[in-house]
Amino acid sequence: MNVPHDTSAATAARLTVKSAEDMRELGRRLAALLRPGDLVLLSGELGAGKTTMTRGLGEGLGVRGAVTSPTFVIARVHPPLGDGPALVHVDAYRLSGGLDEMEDLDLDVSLPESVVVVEWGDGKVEDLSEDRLRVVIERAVGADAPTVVDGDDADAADDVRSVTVTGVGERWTGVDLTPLG
Ligand SMILES: Nc1ncnc2c1ncn2[C@@H]1O[C@H](COP(=O)(O)OP(=O)(O)OP(=O)(O)O)[C@@H](O)[C@H]1O
Ligand SMILES: [Mg+2]
Repeated sequence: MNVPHDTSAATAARLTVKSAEDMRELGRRLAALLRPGDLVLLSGELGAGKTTMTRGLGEGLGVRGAVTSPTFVIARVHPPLGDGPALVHVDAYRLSGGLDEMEDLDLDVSLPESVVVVEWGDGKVEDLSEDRLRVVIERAVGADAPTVVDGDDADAADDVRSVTVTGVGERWTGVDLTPLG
């Protein structure tokens, strides 16, 4: 990518992800780009694959505990197994009050020393950090979807996701996102 003039320009990558396992692998690759204090916002409809990606991210970071949908808790802290950052996995679906409520959670962890991943965070937790990585997961439909030939391919087409990763803020300026592809 060559965008030398506008240093505030967001860096973006658009990827096609063909299976849940590939989504997990994308999460692992994403982990390699992350450092303490980073905020990742995941958006996409129910069942898009946000938690699946976070699972891979947890594997890539090397944190304790299985990443699951935080259904009964708003946030779950996964401590690091080694020297890396903790993973704080937030499900903001039921978080209505935005940032204040997030701070009220009183997580027993230092956010600047953690990687924070928020599902459904759009419009709620951007203020946590001016710098953020925005990941949008969409089911591939129309022109993006593979042509369906028979039953098996119909299932395969259902599994295809289109993922757009956008780095916002100074932290991500000039960061090469091509290792994700
Ligand atoms: N390409 C794909 N990427 C991710 N998940 C896929 C893909 N293809 C199929 N799946 C399946 O879709 C489901 C995604 O569920 P997941 O819990 O990750 O979604 P989510 O976006 O977190 O949903 P929710 O909004 O309920 O939190 C899983 O059952 C997964 O196996
Ligand atoms: Mg989820």
